[in-house]
Amino acid sequence: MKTFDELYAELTLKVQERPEGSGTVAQIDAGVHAIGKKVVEEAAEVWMAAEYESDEAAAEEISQLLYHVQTMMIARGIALEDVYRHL
Ligand SMILES: N=c1c2ncn([C@@H]3O[C@H](COP(=O)(O)OP(=O)(O)OP(=O)(O)O)[C@@H](O)[C@H]3O)c2ncn1[C@@H]1O[C@H](COP(=O)(O)O)[C@@H](O)[C@H]1O
Repeated sequence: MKTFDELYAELTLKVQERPEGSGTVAQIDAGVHAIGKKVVEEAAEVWMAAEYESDEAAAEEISQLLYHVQTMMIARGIALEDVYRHL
């Protein structure tokens, strides 16, 4: 189990170190346009799971959306504080 902040730190490190086989590195390399498509896709899956699936399935889709939002933040160089400032 990890928190939102812990995942962001993990992904930031991955992008710096670029380990072989990292899906995150591949996503960042694919760029903002490709990541944007994943964000929209996962948001739709969250919506469908929340309407028609179990709490567990919805929670899993939400975790995937949070992951892709974080890859977008890292691709754009947006820090957690840049987002939290608006909450
Ligand atoms: N939390 C996640 C995470 N959530 C979602 N995803 C990615 O998002 C995809 C969404 O899953 P779907 O079921 O919608 O799959 P899909 O549409 O068939 O997937 P694709 O064919 O598009 O990959 C997954 O296949 C993963 O590629 C994630 N990829 C990585 N992480 C975590 O990020 C960290 C770094 O991962 P790596 O960079 O891969 O080492 C690790 O802690 C991972 O657990």
